[in-house]
Amino acid sequence: MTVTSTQVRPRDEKVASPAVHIAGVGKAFGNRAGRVVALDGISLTVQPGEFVCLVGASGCGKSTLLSLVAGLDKPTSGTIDTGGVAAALMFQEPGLMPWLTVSANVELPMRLHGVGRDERRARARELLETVHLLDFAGKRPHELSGGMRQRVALARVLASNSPVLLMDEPFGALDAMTRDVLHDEIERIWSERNLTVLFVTHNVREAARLGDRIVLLSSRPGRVVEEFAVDYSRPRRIDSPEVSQLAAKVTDRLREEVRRHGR
Ligand SMILES: Nc1ncnc2c1ncn2[C@@H]1O[C@H](COP(=O)(O)OP(=O)(O)OP(=O)(O)O)[C@@H](O)[C@H]1O
Repeated sequence: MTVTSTQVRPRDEKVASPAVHIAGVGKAFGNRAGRVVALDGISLTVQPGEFVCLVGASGCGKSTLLSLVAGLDKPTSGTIDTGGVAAALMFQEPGLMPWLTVSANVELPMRLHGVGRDERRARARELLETVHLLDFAGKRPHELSGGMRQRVALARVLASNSPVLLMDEPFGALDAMTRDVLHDEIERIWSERNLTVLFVTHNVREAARLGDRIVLLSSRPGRVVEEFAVDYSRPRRIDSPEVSQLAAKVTDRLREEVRRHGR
């Protein structure tokens, strides 16, 4: 892969151990009377510093997989190894506390972990600067746009300092232009902070714009049906011919999968 941006570090460094190793993972909900098999035999390795996008039909188990990697739930079978690292999780809804200022929202996880006030404040300032919201530190969430609220949520998730970021359709509720700007932002932050990202999206173009690799899951129960290497250079544009071509290829494969399962 050729890297043309000076902002983005080379992605071809060889690394020893994976950041996330998912081996033969299955997940079923309910009991015998009403059992839903959400995932079946998922194996996936994400290398440190890799940006992997997960796409698949609605209900195929993408969110379930992220919650298992985050340790919020346990797999029914198989193993998930994050090398002892607690992965940070970000959702489509920013989930900010409306009564707290932007800065206090970012400080919240640090407060819960007993970080002292001065350190919290300093760290929140640095993180708000990272997401270009320092001037809004004293505002309340309702005074911000949807895109700004998601930036606050991003700053808050970065406050955990985890090198592994799990993102569940983080930009799904935003308009196309705001999403486009946030694609640049997340790419910059990922690169600067050397993060490993597992990113769930319904938007195949978004996956082709952001990912080093796209992993396509089958309809329920979710299984890995195909992986697509994204081998064109960064920075990228969502409307570039390369992104469009790969998105079309992934969409065709996804359609085939949905048609085969009738959902
Ligand atoms: N706690 C639960 N109890 C029972 N069934 C569940 C539970 N969580 C998820 N499921 C079921 O597991 C399947 C996978 O759900 P999941 O939310 O992971 O899919 P998804 O791919 O993220 O969906 P979407 O793309 O629509 O967000 C669905 O059929 C869902 O109804």
